[in-house]
Amino acid sequence: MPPVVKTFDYLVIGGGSGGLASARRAAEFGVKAAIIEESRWGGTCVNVGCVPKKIMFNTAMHAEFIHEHKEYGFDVELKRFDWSVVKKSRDAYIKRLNGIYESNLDKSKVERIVGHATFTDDRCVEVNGQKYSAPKILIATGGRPVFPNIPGAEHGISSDGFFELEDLPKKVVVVGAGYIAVELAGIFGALGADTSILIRYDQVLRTFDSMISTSVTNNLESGGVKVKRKTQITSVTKESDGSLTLETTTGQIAGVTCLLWAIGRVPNTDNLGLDKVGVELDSHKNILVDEYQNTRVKDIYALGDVCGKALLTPVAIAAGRRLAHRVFNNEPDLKLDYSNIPTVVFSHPPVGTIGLTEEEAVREYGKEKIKVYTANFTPMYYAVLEQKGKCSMKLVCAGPQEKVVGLHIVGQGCDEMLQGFSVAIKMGATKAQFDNTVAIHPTSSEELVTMR
Ligand SMILES: Cc1cc2nc3c(=O)[nH]c(=O)nc-3n(C[C@H](O)[C@H](O)[C@H](O)COP(=O)(O)OP(=O)(O)OC[C@H]3O[C@@H](n4cnc5c(N)ncnc54)[C@H](O)[C@@H]3O)c2cc1C
Ligand SMILES: NC(=O)C1=CN([C@@H]2O[C@H](COP(=O)(O)OP(=O)(O)OC[C@H]3O[C@@H](n4cnc5c(N)ncnc54)[C@H](OP(=O)(O)O)[C@@H]3O)[C@@H](O)[C@H]2O)C=CC1
Ligand SMILES: N[C@@H](CCC(=O)N[C@@H](CSSC[C@H](NC(=O)CC[C@H](N)C(=O)O)C(=O)NCC(=O)O)C(=O)NCC(=O)O)C(=O)O
Repeated sequence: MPPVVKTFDYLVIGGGSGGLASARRAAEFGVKAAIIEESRWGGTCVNVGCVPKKIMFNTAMHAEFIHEHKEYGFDVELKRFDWSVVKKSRDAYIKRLNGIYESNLDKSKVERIVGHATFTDDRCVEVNGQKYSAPKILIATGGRPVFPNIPGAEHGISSDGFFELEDLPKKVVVVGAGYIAVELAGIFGALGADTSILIRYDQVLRTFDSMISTSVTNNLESGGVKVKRKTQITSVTKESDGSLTLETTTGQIAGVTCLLWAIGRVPNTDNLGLDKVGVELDSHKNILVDEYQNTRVKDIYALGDVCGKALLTPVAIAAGRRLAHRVFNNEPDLKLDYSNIPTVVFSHPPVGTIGLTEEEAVREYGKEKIKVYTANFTPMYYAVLEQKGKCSMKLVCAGPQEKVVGLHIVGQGCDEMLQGFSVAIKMGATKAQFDNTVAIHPTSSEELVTMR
């Protein structure tokens, strides 16, 4: 007979980026921790997010490079692309990662509990009829994709479905204007699918600096993706041949073989019994937390996507580790600073961004206190190519010291360029300090320290 209630020091709900990182760090401090997961270990990032997405981004990069091999003197021709080859090895890699996460938990002596967790009236957590309790509980249940409420929406897939596709679809429509829509439309387009992206306004990534939204929208178009502006789908019909017909506010689109919704995500806060313990939600059902990841209930914490702020793996990991230090290692002031979080969109070419957009900086400091530096150039990679790619960069500086409060870059290699610059920005670097750094030539990143 199992005990009526099994007790731990720390109970974590959700075996994704934030939950895993927090449970394992807590265990390092000698805490008896357990983690509950209802699906695959690793959560969104490992199974249906960053990791398989990056593999598909890399796949698309190969397609792009192959087109350019000839002008670099290689006698190479793209004969055929077989999606199933990379799908198979990608799935195998992720399965391996699932196993690595299991064994990492075992090595850290974090107990693994498999099943759906719900709170009970007596502040326990129930999984498959067994009750667990702990003085400290973390909710890190992440989120899931949204489907719109229109007739036939169920004939489309979400990013989760993208990772189940067995073949490259012939005619794709991606709906949305955020990270996922831009990244997946770019991958489909680069791999040769007839791809359209349907957006509600004029540009994608509207909340980014205007230089970024303009460049990425243009790059999608020059990469062969059709950008259908001010367009919304009103209904979807599945035809007898399996194809989809979309009625939209700007006309009909027929013969679609893959419709992908990428219109945002919602937190996993339903079916958790949060009302039984009094954990409060905001109007979007995100868990309300303070800057220390405390919910409104003492000793119940929440972090990562379920809180709806900066939905990024390193954010969930960093918040989870800091929480473990604060609660279990007597570091009472430790918390994640949510300002100046660097982020990359794996578009083609990629975007890197940190800090304030020019528009935000003007609002915050006033136009007269802002100085903006820009560069727009053709990276040397394209020197011998007929079709030239561009790289655009912007530094947003504030005050008499010209503190760099925003850095926005889009172009080949910008994904790998951002991390180092984000250290400087986090340290409060000024434009003069950027300029005082000797450039590395010939690289795209040298432009960031030679701007005038
Ligand atoms: C397509 C895509 C691409 C992305 N690419 C990037 C990227 O390149 N870089 C980046 O930084 N971020 C990226 N993200 C975002 C990143 O994946 C998330 O921010 C991150 O996974 C959030 O971690 P988390 O711990 O909050 O939640 P999750 O990783 O979602 O983990 C939550 C876990 O909780 C489990 N769970 C939920 N409810 C229960 C319950 N009641 N009982 C038991 N278990 C439960 C879920 O099964 C899940 O495994 C991407 C996301 C998507 C969808
Ligand atoms: N590289 C990375 O780090 C990645 C990170 N992520 C994370 O996951 C989060 C979720 O990604 P994603 O799902 O793309 O969500 P986002 O919130 O980034 O973007 C969704 C966009 O879709 C548009 N939209 C919303 N509703 C509708 C609708 N009904 N019809 C058409 N368009 C609509 C909106 O743009 P508009 O208002 O302009 O119409 C909205 O900004 C991201 O915010 C990011 O934090 C995801 C992928 C990659
Ligand atoms: N930055 C490297 C990543 C290398 C890496 O971390 N690979 C992982 C897969 S991404 S696994 C997805 C994600 N990892 C990360 O975000 C990397 C974490 C960074 N190194 C850190 O310590 O913060 C995550 O959700 N982490 C939660 C956690 O670890 O607690 C791996 O192979 N792991 C096997 C192993 O370690 O043996 C790259 O992009 O190549």
